[in-house]
Amino acid sequence: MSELFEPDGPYDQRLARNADGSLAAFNQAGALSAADVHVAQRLGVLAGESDPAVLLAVALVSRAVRGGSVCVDLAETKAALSEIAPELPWPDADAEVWLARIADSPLTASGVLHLDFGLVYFDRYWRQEVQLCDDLAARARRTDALAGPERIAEAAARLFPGDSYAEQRAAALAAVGSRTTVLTGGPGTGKTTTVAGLLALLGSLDERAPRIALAAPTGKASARLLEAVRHEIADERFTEAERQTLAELSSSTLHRLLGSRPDNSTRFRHHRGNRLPHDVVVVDETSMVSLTMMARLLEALRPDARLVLVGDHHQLASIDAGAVLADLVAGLPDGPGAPAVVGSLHTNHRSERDIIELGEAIRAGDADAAVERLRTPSAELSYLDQTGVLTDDLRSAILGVALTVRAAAQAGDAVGALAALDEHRLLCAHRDGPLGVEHWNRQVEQWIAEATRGEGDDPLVEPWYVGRPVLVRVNDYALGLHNGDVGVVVREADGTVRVAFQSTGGIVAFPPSRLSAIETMHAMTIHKSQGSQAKQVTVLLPEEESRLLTRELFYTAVTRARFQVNVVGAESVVRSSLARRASRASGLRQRLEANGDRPR
Ligand SMILES: Nc1ncnc2c1ncn2[C@@H]1O[C@H](COP(=O)(O)OP(=O)(O)OP(=O)(O)O)[C@@H](O)[C@H]1O
Repeated sequence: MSELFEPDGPYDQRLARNADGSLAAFNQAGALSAADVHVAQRLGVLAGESDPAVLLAVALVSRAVRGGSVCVDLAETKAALSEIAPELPWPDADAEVWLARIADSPLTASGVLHLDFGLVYFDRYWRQEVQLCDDLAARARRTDALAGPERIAEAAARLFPGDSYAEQRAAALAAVGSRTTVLTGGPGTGKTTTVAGLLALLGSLDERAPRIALAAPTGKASARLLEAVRHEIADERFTEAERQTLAELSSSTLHRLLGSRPDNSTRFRHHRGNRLPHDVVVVDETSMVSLTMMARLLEALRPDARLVLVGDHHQLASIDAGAVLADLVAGLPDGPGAPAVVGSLHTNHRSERDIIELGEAIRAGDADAAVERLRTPSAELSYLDQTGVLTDDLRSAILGVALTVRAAAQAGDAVGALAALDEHRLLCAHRDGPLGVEHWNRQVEQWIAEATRGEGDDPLVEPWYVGRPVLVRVNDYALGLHNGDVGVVVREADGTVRVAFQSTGGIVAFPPSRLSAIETMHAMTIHKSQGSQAKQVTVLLPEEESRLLTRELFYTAVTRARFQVNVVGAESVVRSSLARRASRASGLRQRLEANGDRPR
């Protein structure tokens, strides 16, 4: 996070009135928000710390956390900010001396700040990171083999037969031998297939049927995991008994699995004193799981339960702080004694090669290969070398889906309307501005209004027009809706208008007045699209200067497409995105590499 804001004037609410010294200078340069300054000043007063260098460090930790990091690397932050704001008054001391002053501060003595690996933390994330590593290490010490190696190999050879399953077989065998497994791979590399085979393998080795939980950060992703596992077990390599056991599986969001509490969004009914009953827990789309959620999950698991974390670590990280999956993949050591094993899948098993190859070029940061792939005509890819405009074809595709959703919703067909939404997804980087979701939502509503003039339910007049696709923005525990759930306004047989959502148990529908924190979803941000896929995806890349434009953003957008992806953005924007990484400061990787040895 190295971007600055530009104050609108002396009364900009992002400016702290009572700041002085370097805090004021950083605030006025747009490097610190008013909140960062207030946190530093307040903590300084409470702990009796007045050293400006330490208070600046506190404000920079607060700033880093706002940007999704769990701690701050002061030297790196100084280098990044100095490039865009060379005039900032940094403390005279070099990084080592600055860290030593922080180490000697009463803020550190009282446990408000922590210093590890040269990184500065607030207490909360430091504790979570330490706890996560301790829990992983404790689980690794419990290794009781399920069966003899021959029996395991025999069952694995049946469930993952021949050369084409070699990579998945190896990953499944590693998972059988470990309490915690990270299963990572890009789209179509057979992660779900491996999960289905692994669950059958574990079931066939265990005398009693294991209690299995499938979960994902969003309802949509958890439903997709269940559907994919069910689809996979229809294959003939599964025995009837395995099919029956796995057919009874259900899935839920991670929040629901842990038992969400209405009074607290980061504490759950299941914890160290009330563990989850499951023998095996599989979490899909783990790249979206924040450090806090992962720490809560680890403490809620029975120490002998098996945990399988599935995901693609090249995608954008969680909305909340942390980059746990990427840190686990980068930091877990190989070999005996490692707190968890990593199974990496690389082979693509899908026929949509062009999308996969584009994704690989983006992931590798190979701009020439990505541009060449985009410019090579293909049924799977289309490319418009211009920022912020749509061709007539794309406009027709987007409007066509909106009208199909509307027709189904008017007929009271919630299943059909929700399914039609997955035909095409328009993805933007930002919410605001001419390239943002809000602009494109209004634009699509305008197109619908023009195409359906005189046919009732004008989107420009009716807030709850039939066929309006909506996205839930915050968890609503009373209704069982979660941030990221997708719904559509439908007219029911009795003429009432309700908003229908797909839940794991089927369709649920609520009157509009029961819903809060809802936004229209003709277009969606790439961040919000994580964990979902559509048959066709149109990616509207932002301006080159956008602070969100990164390789991870572009990769995540492109890999949301099942069959076709349309990229809209100047070549210079494509190239810039590949040159920039979304980096988050965290000590998890170093902590895992140290494998339990606490630094100081
Ligand atoms: N070893 C294999 N041989 C042949 N086909 C396979 C193999 N593994 C998986 N497949 C098929 O490839 C397709 C993609 O597999 P799968 O859904 O497991 O991948 P995934 O990594 O979970 O993908 P995504 O996360 O994008 O949904 C499926 O149709 C699956 O049946």
